[in-house]
Amino acid sequence: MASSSGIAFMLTICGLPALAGYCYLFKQEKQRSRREYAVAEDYQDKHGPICQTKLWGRLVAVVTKPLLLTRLENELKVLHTSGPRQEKICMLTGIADAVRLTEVMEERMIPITFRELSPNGLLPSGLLTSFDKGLALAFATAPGHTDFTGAQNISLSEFVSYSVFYATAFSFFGPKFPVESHHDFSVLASNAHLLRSPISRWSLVSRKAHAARSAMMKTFSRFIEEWWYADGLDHIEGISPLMERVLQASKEEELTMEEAAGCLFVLFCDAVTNVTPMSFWAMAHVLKDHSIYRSLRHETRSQPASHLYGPLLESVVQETLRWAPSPQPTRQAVADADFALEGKRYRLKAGTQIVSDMSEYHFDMDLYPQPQIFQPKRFLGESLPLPRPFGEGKHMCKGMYLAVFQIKSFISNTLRSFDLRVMGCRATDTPTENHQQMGSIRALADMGDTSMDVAISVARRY
Ligand code: HEM
Repeated sequence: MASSSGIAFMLTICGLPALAGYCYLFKQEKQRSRREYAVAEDYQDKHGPICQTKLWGRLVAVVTKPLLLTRLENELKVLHTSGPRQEKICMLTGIADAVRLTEVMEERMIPITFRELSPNGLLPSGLLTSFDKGLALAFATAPGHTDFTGAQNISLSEFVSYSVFYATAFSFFGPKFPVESHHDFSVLASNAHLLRSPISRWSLVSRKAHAARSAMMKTFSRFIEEWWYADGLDHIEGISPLMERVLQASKEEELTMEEAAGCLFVLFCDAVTNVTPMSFWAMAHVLKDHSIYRSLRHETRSQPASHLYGPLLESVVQETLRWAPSPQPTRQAVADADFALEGKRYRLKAGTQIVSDMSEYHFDMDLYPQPQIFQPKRFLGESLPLPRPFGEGKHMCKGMYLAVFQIKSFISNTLRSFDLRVMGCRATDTPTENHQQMGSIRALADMGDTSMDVAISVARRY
Protein backbone atom coordinates (compact mmCIF):
# COMPACT_ATOMS: atom_id res chain seq x y z
CA MET A 1 0.00 0.00 0.00
CA ALA A 2 1.48 3.33 -0.96
CA SER A 3 1.73 5.91 1.78
CA SER A 4 0.11 9.34 1.49
CA SER A 5 3.52 10.96 1.56
CA GLY A 6 4.58 8.70 -1.29
CA ILE A 7 1.68 9.76 -3.47
CA ALA A 8 2.14 13.42 -2.54
CA PHE A 9 5.79 13.10 -3.46
CA MET A 10 5.06 11.30 -6.69
CA LEU A 11 2.48 13.90 -7.68
CA THR A 12 4.80 16.75 -6.79
CA ILE A 13 7.74 15.48 -8.78
CA CYS A 14 5.48 14.89 -11.73
CA GLY A 15 5.09 18.66 -11.85
CA LEU A 16 1.47 18.59 -10.76
CA PRO A 17 1.33 20.94 -7.81
CA ALA A 18 -2.44 21.20 -8.14
CA LEU A 19 -2.78 17.46 -7.60
CA ALA A 20 -0.18 17.46 -4.87
CA GLY A 21 -2.57 19.76 -3.04
CA TYR A 22 -4.83 16.73 -2.68
CA CYS A 23 -2.40 14.91 -0.43
CA TYR A 24 -0.36 17.43 1.42
CA LEU A 25 -0.16 15.54 4.70
CA PHE A 26 3.45 16.28 5.26
CA LYS A 27 2.98 19.99 5.62
CA GLN A 28 1.97 19.07 9.10
CA GLU A 29 1.25 21.80 11.61
CA LYS A 30 1.76 24.48 9.03
CA GLN A 31 -1.28 26.29 7.78
CA ARG A 32 -2.22 25.28 4.29
CA SER A 33 -2.14 28.54 2.41
CA ARG A 34 -5.26 30.11 0.93
CA ARG A 35 -3.68 29.59 -2.46
CA GLU A 36 -3.26 25.85 -1.87
CA TYR A 37 -6.89 25.49 -0.79
CA ALA A 38 -7.97 27.51 -3.81
CA VAL A 39 -5.84 25.40 -6.16
CA ALA A 40 -7.30 22.15 -4.79
CA GLU A 41 -10.85 23.50 -5.01
CA ASP A 42 -10.24 24.76 -8.50
CA TYR A 43 -8.97 21.33 -9.53
CA GLN A 44 -12.07 19.65 -8.13
CA ASP A 45 -14.37 22.15 -9.87
CA LYS A 46 -12.75 21.37 -13.20
CA HIS A 47 -12.08 17.64 -12.90
CA GLY A 48 -14.40 16.36 -10.18
CA PRO A 49 -13.47 14.04 -7.30
CA ILE A 50 -11.24 11.68 -9.31
CA CYS A 51 -7.84 12.78 -10.47
CA GLN A 52 -6.16 10.70 -13.17
CA THR A 53 -2.49 10.83 -13.92
CA LYS A 54 0.43 8.73 -15.07
CA LEU A 55 3.15 7.89 -12.57
CA TRP A 56 6.27 6.10 -13.70
CA GLY A 57 4.47 4.77 -16.72
CA ARG A 58 1.45 3.54 -14.77
CA LEU A 59 -2.06 4.98 -14.98
CA VAL A 60 -3.29 6.06 -11.57
CA ALA A 61 -6.67 7.44 -10.52
CA VAL A 62 -6.78 9.09 -7.09
CA VAL A 63 -10.19 9.09 -5.38
CA THR A 64 -10.54 11.69 -2.66
CA LYS A 65 -14.04 11.37 -1.19
CA PRO A 66 -15.30 8.92 1.43
CA LEU A 67 -17.40 6.04 0.07
CA LEU A 68 -16.54 6.82 -3.55
CA LEU A 69 -14.27 3.81 -3.85
CA THR A 70 -17.05 1.54 -2.55
CA ARG A 71 -19.49 3.10 -5.02
CA LEU A 72 -17.11 2.57 -7.95
CA GLU A 73 -16.46 -1.01 -6.81
CA ASN A 74 -20.17 -1.78 -6.64
CA GLU A 75 -21.25 0.01 -9.79
CA LEU A 76 -18.41 -0.70 -12.19
CA LYS A 77 -17.66 -4.30 -11.10
CA VAL A 78 -14.20 -4.08 -12.73
CA LEU A 79 -12.15 -3.03 -9.71
CA HIS A 80 -10.19 -5.88 -8.15
CA THR A 81 -7.77 -6.16 -5.24
CA SER A 82 -5.81 -9.18 -6.47
CA GLY A 83 -3.35 -7.22 -8.67
CA PRO A 84 -2.23 -4.80 -5.93
CA ARG A 85 -2.28 -7.63 -3.36
CA GLN A 86 -0.08 -9.83 -5.51
CA GLU A 87 2.41 -6.98 -5.91
CA LYS A 88 2.47 -6.49 -2.16
CA ILE A 89 2.96 -10.21 -1.48
CA CYS A 90 5.82 -10.43 -4.01
CA MET A 91 7.41 -7.32 -2.55
CA LEU A 92 7.27 -8.56 1.04
CA THR A 93 8.06 -12.24 0.57
CA GLY A 94 10.25 -12.25 -2.55
CA ILE A 95 8.13 -15.15 -3.91
CA ALA A 96 8.17 -14.38 -7.63
CA ASP A 97 5.13 -16.41 -8.67
CA ALA A 98 2.55 -15.42 -6.09
CA VAL A 99 -0.63 -16.05 -8.12
CA ARG A 100 -1.71 -19.08 -6.10
CA LEU A 101 -0.63 -17.51 -2.81
CA THR A 102 -2.64 -14.37 -3.60
CA GLU A 103 -5.72 -16.48 -4.34
CA VAL A 104 -5.37 -18.37 -1.07
CA MET A 105 -4.83 -15.13 0.84
CA GLU A 106 -8.05 -13.66 -0.62
CA GLU A 107 -10.21 -16.76 -0.34
CA ARG A 108 -9.01 -18.34 2.92
CA MET A 109 -6.71 -16.15 5.00
CA ILE A 110 -8.56 -12.82 4.78
CA PRO A 111 -11.91 -14.38 5.83
CA ILE A 112 -10.12 -16.15 8.73
CA THR A 113 -8.58 -12.82 9.76
CA PHE A 114 -11.96 -11.12 9.49
CA ARG A 115 -13.57 -13.65 11.84
CA GLU A 116 -10.72 -13.86 14.33
CA LEU A 117 -10.20 -10.10 14.60
CA SER A 118 -13.88 -9.12 14.75
CA PRO A 119 -15.07 -7.84 18.16
CA ASN A 120 -16.62 -11.28 18.83
CA GLY A 121 -13.51 -13.16 17.79
CA LEU A 122 -10.96 -10.97 19.55
CA LEU A 123 -12.10 -11.34 23.13
CA PRO A 124 -12.11 -15.13 23.42
CA SER A 125 -8.88 -15.40 21.37
CA GLY A 126 -6.73 -14.08 24.22
CA LEU A 127 -4.89 -11.88 21.70
CA LEU A 128 -5.54 -8.69 23.64
CA THR A 129 -4.24 -9.95 26.96
CA SER A 130 -1.21 -11.50 25.33
CA PHE A 131 -0.46 -8.19 23.56
CA ASP A 132 -0.39 -6.48 26.98
CA LYS A 133 1.85 -9.25 28.32
CA GLY A 134 4.13 -8.90 25.29
CA LEU A 135 4.44 -5.18 25.94
CA ALA A 136 5.48 -5.83 29.55
CA LEU A 137 8.17 -8.22 28.28
CA ALA A 138 9.29 -5.70 25.66
CA PHE A 139 9.59 -2.98 28.30
CA ALA A 140 11.81 -5.28 30.34
CA THR A 141 14.35 -5.54 27.54
CA ALA A 142 13.82 -2.85 24.92
CA PRO A 143 15.69 -1.42 23.21
CA GLY A 144 19.28 -2.55 23.51
CA HIS A 145 18.37 -4.85 26.41
CA THR A 146 18.20 -2.10 28.97
CA ASP A 147 16.06 -2.60 32.07
CA PHE A 148 15.25 1.12 32.53
CA THR A 149 15.94 0.99 36.24
CA GLY A 150 17.49 4.48 36.09
CA ALA A 151 16.40 7.24 33.71
CA GLN A 152 17.79 6.58 30.26
CA ASN A 153 17.80 8.55 27.06
CA ILE A 154 16.54 6.66 24.06
CA SER A 155 14.99 7.39 20.72
CA LEU A 156 11.20 7.43 20.72
CA SER A 157 11.03 5.77 17.30
CA GLU A 158 13.17 2.84 18.46
CA PHE A 159 11.19 2.50 21.65
CA VAL A 160 7.87 2.39 19.81
CA SER A 161 9.08 0.20 16.97
CA TYR A 162 10.64 -2.43 19.23
CA SER A 163 7.72 -2.49 21.67
CA VAL A 164 4.99 -2.86 19.03
CA PHE A 165 7.01 -5.47 17.12
CA TYR A 166 7.74 -7.50 20.26
CA ALA A 167 4.19 -7.38 21.63
CA THR A 168 2.57 -8.21 18.29
CA ALA A 169 4.99 -11.09 17.64
CA PHE A 170 4.40 -12.42 21.16
CA SER A 171 0.62 -12.23 20.85
CA PHE A 172 0.50 -13.72 17.33
CA PHE A 173 3.17 -16.41 17.61
CA GLY A 174 3.84 -17.02 21.32
CA PRO A 175 7.06 -17.00 23.35
CA LYS A 176 9.08 -19.10 20.89
CA PHE A 177 9.16 -16.46 18.20
CA PRO A 178 12.68 -14.98 17.83
CA VAL A 179 12.09 -11.29 18.58
CA GLU A 180 15.71 -10.44 17.76
CA SER A 181 14.48 -10.51 14.15
CA HIS A 182 13.25 -6.98 14.87
CA HIS A 183 16.53 -5.70 13.45
CA ASP A 184 15.91 -7.35 10.03
CA PHE A 185 12.32 -6.19 10.13
CA SER A 186 13.35 -2.55 10.69
CA VAL A 187 15.81 -2.70 7.81
CA LEU A 188 13.15 -4.20 5.57
CA ALA A 189 10.45 -1.73 6.64
CA SER A 190 12.64 1.29 5.99
CA ASN A 191 13.82 -0.03 2.60
CA ALA A 192 10.51 -1.43 1.40
CA HIS A 193 10.10 1.53 -0.98
CA LEU A 194 13.11 0.22 -2.94
CA LEU A 195 11.57 -3.23 -3.26
CA ARG A 196 8.34 -1.66 -4.44
CA SER A 197 9.95 0.11 -7.40
CA PRO A 198 11.85 -0.99 -10.52
CA ILE A 199 15.01 -0.02 -8.58
CA SER A 200 14.71 -3.41 -6.83
CA ARG A 201 16.44 -4.93 -9.85
CA TRP A 202 19.57 -2.87 -9.19
CA SER A 203 21.17 -5.13 -6.63
CA LEU A 204 23.75 -2.54 -5.58
CA VAL A 205 21.00 -0.18 -4.40
CA SER A 206 18.58 -2.68 -2.94
CA ARG A 207 20.97 -5.31 -1.55
CA LYS A 208 20.21 -4.37 2.05
CA ALA A 209 16.46 -4.62 1.48
CA HIS A 210 16.78 -8.00 -0.27
CA ALA A 211 18.98 -9.37 2.51
CA ALA A 212 16.57 -8.22 5.23
CA ARG A 213 13.62 -9.74 3.36
CA SER A 214 15.35 -13.12 2.97
CA ALA A 215 16.32 -13.03 6.65
CA MET A 216 12.70 -12.39 7.69
CA MET A 217 11.37 -15.13 5.43
CA LYS A 218 13.97 -17.56 6.85
CA THR A 219 12.92 -16.59 10.38
CA PHE A 220 9.29 -17.43 9.60
CA SER A 221 10.17 -20.65 7.76
CA ARG A 222 12.36 -21.87 10.64
CA PHE A 223 9.63 -20.93 13.09
CA ILE A 224 7.06 -23.22 11.45
CA GLU A 225 9.43 -25.91 10.11
CA GLU A 226 9.11 -28.43 12.95
CA TRP A 227 5.32 -28.13 13.05
CA TRP A 228 5.06 -28.21 9.26
CA TYR A 229 6.87 -31.53 8.85
CA ALA A 230 5.63 -33.26 12.02
CA ASP A 231 2.18 -34.60 11.25
CA GLY A 232 1.36 -35.47 14.86
CA LEU A 233 2.16 -31.98 16.20
CA ASP A 234 -0.95 -29.87 16.07
CA HIS A 235 0.18 -26.84 18.02
CA ILE A 236 3.07 -24.41 18.29
CA GLU A 237 3.43 -23.33 21.91
CA GLY A 238 1.53 -20.11 22.62
CA ILE A 239 0.51 -19.46 19.01
CA SER A 240 -2.72 -17.46 18.63
CA PRO A 241 -5.88 -19.13 17.24
CA LEU A 242 -5.64 -16.73 14.26
CA MET A 243 -2.19 -17.89 13.21
CA GLU A 244 -2.96 -21.51 14.01
CA ARG A 245 -5.95 -21.37 11.63
CA VAL A 246 -3.86 -19.69 8.95
CA LEU A 247 -1.29 -22.50 9.21
CA GLN A 248 -3.97 -25.21 9.10
CA ALA A 249 -5.49 -23.55 6.02
CA SER A 250 -2.04 -23.39 4.39
CA LYS A 251 -1.73 -27.16 4.74
CA GLU A 252 -5.26 -27.78 3.51
CA GLU A 253 -4.57 -25.61 0.46
CA GLU A 254 -1.34 -27.53 -0.14
CA LEU A 255 0.85 -24.45 -0.05
CA THR A 256 4.59 -24.92 0.19
CA MET A 257 6.25 -24.22 3.54
CA GLU A 258 7.72 -21.03 2.08
CA GLU A 259 4.27 -19.88 0.99
CA ALA A 260 2.82 -20.65 4.43
CA ALA A 261 5.65 -18.64 6.02
CA GLY A 262 4.78 -15.86 3.54
CA CYS A 263 1.13 -15.83 4.73
CA LEU A 264 2.20 -15.39 8.35
CA PHE A 265 4.69 -12.72 7.42
CA VAL A 266 2.25 -10.68 5.29
CA LEU A 267 -0.38 -10.71 8.06
CA PHE A 268 2.24 -9.83 10.65
CA CYS A 269 3.33 -6.87 8.49
CA ASP A 270 -0.31 -5.73 8.22
CA ALA A 271 -0.50 -5.75 12.01
CA VAL A 272 2.77 -3.92 12.71
CA THR A 273 3.54 -1.50 9.90
CA ASN A 274 0.63 0.88 10.49
CA VAL A 275 0.24 0.53 14.23
CA THR A 276 3.88 1.50 14.77
CA PRO A 277 3.83 4.96 13.15
CA MET A 278 0.35 5.69 14.60
CA SER A 279 1.64 4.86 18.10
CA PHE A 280 4.73 6.96 17.46
CA TRP A 281 2.72 10.03 16.44
CA ALA A 282 0.27 9.65 19.30
CA MET A 283 3.08 9.37 21.85
CA ALA A 284 5.15 12.16 20.28
CA HIS A 285 2.22 14.58 20.47
CA VAL A 286 1.32 13.59 24.01
CA LEU A 287 4.93 14.16 25.11
CA LYS A 288 5.19 17.43 23.23
CA ASP A 289 2.46 19.06 25.31
CA HIS A 290 3.25 18.76 29.00
CA SER A 291 -0.26 19.50 30.23
CA ILE A 292 -1.70 16.81 27.93
CA TYR A 293 0.99 14.40 29.09
CA ARG A 294 0.10 15.07 32.74
CA SER A 295 -3.68 14.79 32.17
CA LEU A 296 -3.39 11.57 30.19
CA ARG A 297 -0.95 10.10 32.71
CA HIS A 298 -3.41 10.94 35.48
CA GLU A 299 -6.36 9.48 33.53
CA THR A 300 -4.41 6.30 32.79
CA ARG A 301 -2.94 5.77 36.24
CA SER A 302 -6.22 6.32 38.04
CA GLN A 303 -7.84 3.42 36.20
CA PRO A 304 -7.42 -0.32 36.56
CA ALA A 305 -4.72 -1.74 34.24
CA SER A 306 -7.24 -3.54 32.05
CA HIS A 307 -9.19 -0.34 31.36
CA LEU A 308 -8.32 1.38 28.08
CA TYR A 309 -11.25 3.73 27.58
CA GLY A 310 -10.49 7.10 29.17
CA PRO A 311 -12.06 10.00 27.24
CA LEU A 312 -8.74 11.79 26.68
CA LEU A 313 -7.06 8.60 25.45
CA GLU A 314 -9.99 8.05 23.09
CA SER A 315 -9.66 11.59 21.73
CA VAL A 316 -5.86 11.36 21.31
CA VAL A 317 -6.22 8.11 19.36
CA GLN A 318 -8.96 9.47 17.08
CA GLU A 319 -6.93 12.64 16.45
CA THR A 320 -3.91 10.48 15.56
CA LEU A 321 -5.99 8.40 13.15
CA ARG A 322 -7.13 11.65 11.52
CA TRP A 323 -3.79 13.44 11.44
CA ALA A 324 -1.15 10.77 10.76
CA PRO A 325 -0.53 9.38 7.28
CA SER A 326 -2.56 6.25 6.67
CA PRO A 327 -2.20 3.57 4.00
CA GLN A 328 -4.17 4.02 0.83
CA PRO A 329 -6.63 1.36 -0.32
CA THR A 330 -5.69 0.35 -3.84
CA ARG A 331 -7.64 -1.46 -6.56
CA GLN A 332 -6.93 -2.26 -10.17
CA ALA A 333 -9.33 -1.87 -13.10
CA VAL A 334 -9.35 -5.20 -14.96
CA ALA A 335 -11.30 -3.80 -17.94
CA ASP A 336 -12.04 -0.37 -19.43
CA ALA A 337 -14.90 1.47 -17.73
CA ASP A 338 -16.82 4.62 -18.70
CA PHE A 339 -18.95 6.38 -16.14
CA ALA A 340 -20.31 9.75 -15.03
CA LEU A 341 -19.88 11.19 -11.58
CA GLU A 342 -20.97 14.56 -10.20
CA GLY A 343 -21.58 15.85 -13.71
CA LYS A 344 -18.18 14.78 -15.08
CA ARG A 345 -17.43 11.92 -17.42
CA TYR A 346 -14.56 9.55 -16.70
CA ARG A 347 -12.87 6.74 -18.55
CA LEU A 348 -10.80 4.25 -16.58
CA LYS A 349 -8.51 2.21 -18.77
CA ALA A 350 -7.84 -1.44 -17.97
CA GLY A 351 -4.75 -1.67 -15.76
CA THR A 352 -5.36 1.69 -14.01
CA GLN A 353 -4.60 1.63 -10.30
CA ILE A 354 -7.31 3.29 -8.26
CA VAL A 355 -5.99 4.76 -5.05
CA SER A 356 -8.21 6.16 -2.33
CA ASP A 357 -6.67 9.08 -0.48
CA MET A 358 -8.50 10.42 2.56
CA SER A 359 -6.09 13.25 3.40
CA GLU A 360 -8.32 15.84 1.73
CA TYR A 361 -11.17 14.63 3.98
CA HIS A 362 -9.00 14.38 7.11
CA PHE A 363 -7.68 17.90 6.54
CA ASP A 364 -10.97 19.50 5.54
CA MET A 365 -11.18 22.72 7.55
CA ASP A 366 -14.97 22.73 7.45
CA LEU A 367 -15.02 19.38 9.26
CA TYR A 368 -11.99 19.83 11.48
CA PRO A 369 -11.09 23.46 12.25
CA GLN A 370 -7.34 24.16 11.95
CA PRO A 371 -6.83 20.71 10.52
CA GLN A 372 -3.00 20.87 10.37
CA ILE A 373 -2.74 21.32 14.11
CA PHE A 374 -2.77 18.12 16.13
CA GLN A 375 -5.33 18.88 18.84
CA PRO A 376 -5.34 16.06 21.42
CA LYS A 377 -8.70 17.23 22.82
CA ARG A 378 -10.40 17.65 19.43
CA PHE A 379 -12.67 14.62 19.84
CA LEU A 380 -13.48 15.25 23.53
CA GLY A 381 -17.23 15.58 23.86
CA GLU A 382 -17.55 16.71 20.23
CA SER A 383 -19.66 14.81 17.76
CA LEU A 384 -17.18 15.22 14.93
CA PRO A 385 -17.17 12.78 12.04
CA LEU A 386 -14.73 9.98 12.84
CA PRO A 387 -11.56 9.64 10.76
CA ARG A 388 -11.46 7.01 8.03
CA PRO A 389 -7.94 5.54 7.95
CA PHE A 390 -9.08 1.91 7.57
CA GLY A 391 -10.42 1.98 4.01
CA GLU A 392 -13.96 1.10 3.07
CA GLY A 393 -16.21 -1.51 1.53
CA LYS A 394 -15.68 -5.23 1.68
CA HIS A 395 -11.90 -4.90 1.73
CA MET A 396 -11.90 -2.54 4.67
CA CYS A 397 -9.11 -3.26 7.18
CA LYS A 398 -9.74 -6.56 8.95
CA GLY A 399 -7.57 -5.60 11.93
CA MET A 400 -9.11 -2.23 12.82
CA TYR A 401 -10.38 -3.27 16.27
CA LEU A 402 -7.07 -4.87 17.10
CA ALA A 403 -5.21 -1.82 15.76
CA VAL A 404 -7.08 0.63 17.98
CA PHE A 405 -6.52 -1.68 20.95
CA GLN A 406 -2.78 -1.94 20.20
CA ILE A 407 -2.32 1.85 20.03
CA LYS A 408 -4.31 2.42 23.23
CA SER A 409 -2.56 -0.39 25.01
CA PHE A 410 0.86 0.93 23.98
CA ILE A 411 0.11 4.46 25.24
CA SER A 412 -1.53 3.35 28.50
CA ASN A 413 1.07 0.74 29.38
CA THR A 414 3.92 3.15 28.59
CA LEU A 415 2.42 5.89 30.78
CA ARG A 416 1.72 3.43 33.58
CA SER A 417 5.17 1.86 33.54
CA PHE A 418 7.42 4.88 32.96
CA ASP A 419 7.95 8.53 33.65
CA LEU A 420 8.90 10.11 30.35
CA ARG A 421 10.39 13.41 29.30
CA VAL A 422 11.31 14.84 25.92
CA MET A 423 15.02 15.61 25.91
CA GLY A 424 14.96 17.23 22.50
CA CYS A 425 15.10 16.35 18.88
CA ARG A 426 18.18 14.46 17.96
CA ALA A 427 20.07 14.32 14.72
CA THR A 428 21.93 11.15 13.90
CA ASP A 429 24.78 10.96 11.42
CA THR A 430 23.59 7.67 10.09
CA PRO A 431 19.81 7.62 10.29
CA THR A 432 18.64 4.41 11.88
CA GLU A 433 16.25 2.30 9.87
CA ASN A 434 13.31 3.34 12.01
CA HIS A 435 13.34 6.97 11.09
CA GLN A 436 12.13 6.54 7.56
CA GLN A 437 9.61 4.00 8.69
CA MET A 438 8.17 6.59 11.03
CA GLY A 439 7.91 9.11 8.24
CA SER A 440 9.16 12.63 8.67
CA ILE A 441 9.02 13.90 12.21
CA ARG A 442 9.09 17.49 11.07
CA ALA A 443 6.05 18.22 13.21
CA LEU A 444 8.26 18.16 16.25
CA ALA A 445 11.62 19.03 14.83
CA ASP A 446 10.42 21.23 11.99
CA MET A 447 13.75 20.78 10.33
CA GLY A 448 12.65 18.80 7.34
CA ASP A 449 15.18 16.05 7.96
CA THR A 450 14.16 12.44 8.31
CA SER A 451 17.34 11.64 10.22
CA MET A 452 15.86 13.53 13.19
CA ASP A 453 14.23 11.72 16.03
CA VAL A 454 12.72 12.58 19.38
CA ALA A 455 15.03 11.74 22.24
CA ILE A 456 13.16 10.82 25.39
CA SER A 457 14.19 10.08 28.91
CA VAL A 458 12.52 6.95 30.24
CA ALA A 459 12.49 5.96 33.91
CA ARG A 460 10.70 2.89 35.21
CA ARG A 461 8.18 3.62 37.97
CA TYR A 462 8.25 0.31 39.76
C1 HEM B 1 -3.70 1.85 12.65
C2 HEM B 1 -3.44 0.70 12.05
C3 HEM B 1 -4.00 0.26 10.73
C4 HEM B 1 -4.42 1.00 9.67
C5 HEM B 1 -4.46 2.52 9.56
C6 HEM B 1 -4.87 0.07 8.65
C7 HEM B 1 -5.39 0.44 7.43
C8 HEM B 1 -5.74 -0.44 6.44
C9 HEM B 1 -6.21 -0.06 5.14
C10 HEM B 1 -6.41 1.37 4.64
C11 HEM B 1 -6.46 -1.19 4.44
C12 HEM B 1 -6.96 -1.29 2.99
C13 HEM B 1 -8.46 -1.29 3.01
C14 HEM B 1 -9.05 -1.28 1.62
O1 HEM B 1 -8.40 -1.75 0.68
O2 HEM B 1 -10.20 -0.80 1.47
C15 HEM B 1 -6.15 -2.31 5.30
C16 HEM B 1 -6.30 -3.63 4.94
C17 HEM B 1 -6.02 -4.68 5.78
N1 HEM B 1 -5.59 -4.61 7.07
FE1 HEM B 1 -5.23 -2.93 8.12
N2 HEM B 1 -4.70 -1.21 9.11
C18 HEM B 1 -4.19 -1.15 10.38
C19 HEM B 1 -3.91 -2.22 11.20
C20 HEM B 1 -4.13 -3.53 10.90
C21 HEM B 1 -3.93 -4.63 11.81
C22 HEM B 1 -3.49 -4.53 13.27
C23 HEM B 1 -4.20 -5.78 11.13
C24 HEM B 1 -4.11 -7.16 11.71
C25 HEM B 1 -3.68 -8.20 11.07
C26 HEM B 1 -4.63 -5.40 9.79
C27 HEM B 1 -5.02 -6.28 8.80
C28 HEM B 1 -5.45 -5.89 7.55
C29 HEM B 1 -5.84 -6.84 6.52
C30 HEM B 1 -5.83 -8.37 6.63
C31 HEM B 1 -6.20 -6.08 5.41
C32 HEM B 1 -6.69 -6.60 4.04
C33 HEM B 1 -8.21 -6.56 4.02
C34 HEM B 1 -8.81 -7.03 2.71
O3 HEM B 1 -8.17 -6.91 1.67
O4 HEM B 1 -9.97 -7.52 2.72
N3 HEM B 1 -4.56 -4.03 9.70
N4 HEM B 1 -5.72 -1.82 6.50
